[in-house]
Amino acid sequence: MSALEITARHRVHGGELCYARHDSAATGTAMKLSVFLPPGEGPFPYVIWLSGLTCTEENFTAKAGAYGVAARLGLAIVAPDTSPRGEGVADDPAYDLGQGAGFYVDATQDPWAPHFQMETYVTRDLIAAVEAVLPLDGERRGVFGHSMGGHGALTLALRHPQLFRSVSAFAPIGSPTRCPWGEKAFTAYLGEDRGAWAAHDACLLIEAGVGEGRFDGILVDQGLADGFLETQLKPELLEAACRAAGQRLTLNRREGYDHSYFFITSFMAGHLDWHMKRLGKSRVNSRVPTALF
Ligand SMILES: N[C@@H](CCC(=O)N[C@@H](CSC=O)C(=O)NCC(=O)O)C(=O)O
Repeated sequence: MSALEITARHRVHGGELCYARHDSAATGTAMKLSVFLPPGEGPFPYVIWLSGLTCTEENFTAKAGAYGVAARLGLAIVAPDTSPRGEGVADDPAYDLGQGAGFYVDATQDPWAPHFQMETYVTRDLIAAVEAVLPLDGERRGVFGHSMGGHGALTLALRHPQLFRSVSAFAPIGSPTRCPWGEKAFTAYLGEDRGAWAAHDACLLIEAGVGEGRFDGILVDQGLADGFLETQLKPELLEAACRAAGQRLTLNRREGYDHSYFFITSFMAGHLDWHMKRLGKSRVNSRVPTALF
């Protein structure tokens, strides 16, 4: 694994947005990511954002509109790419498999297994790389994401509760074993045996009591005009699993909102606030001029 190399820096809302790359031992490839650091000295509490299908590390930076609020809260945000990429890395012509669609699992099947190790990448290599060189507080780390990345946030938080103190999701694939996107990806990455899938399904993990009592609630926002709502996302399954297991869930159904980043940016402030409340005392950053908001 190589040290993080900052490839570009941009001043934004008084803080700094960095684009970066590093070599990951898990994926065996170079991986790209973005990091927002709020103004001040750090070490900062931070959240890892996991993007959805077709995304790179840039969708969040360009469309989420998160940095003004994050600067004010003193919260850093790390947003990695959604898969390994490049020549020699397996791919598929469909948008929902292969490069851009890593699903945050460690593939066991060929041709994916050599590079598609996104669970280990996020939970080991990404965290180690950013915390080695940036002023990020490893004791105050949360995770959130969108759609495929919402599935990633929920399952990685449930499977690695020692790593994450807070978790939230926008329009997550709550039960990938029961929707076409998940069934296709899990068949390819994990094989035909559905027994191996359950450990990567947030609903089934919650029903099995995994992560019980470890999180001060889960926050989910879901648009009701989302074209994927009934076929892929099925928040009612997550709601039922949480109810059955006694897991606290705040599920906000948002009338008229679709699956896009217009929906995400509309409710981003609430999610950042949710994380900040759980990651440490919200220190309103007086060095950020309020005129910026
Ligand atoms: N291209 C596909 C759908 C792709 C899509 O909607 N991707 C979403 C995430 S979906 C679940 O993981 C996304 O975030 N796209 C990037 C963006 O910037 O909007 C189709 O059109 O059907």
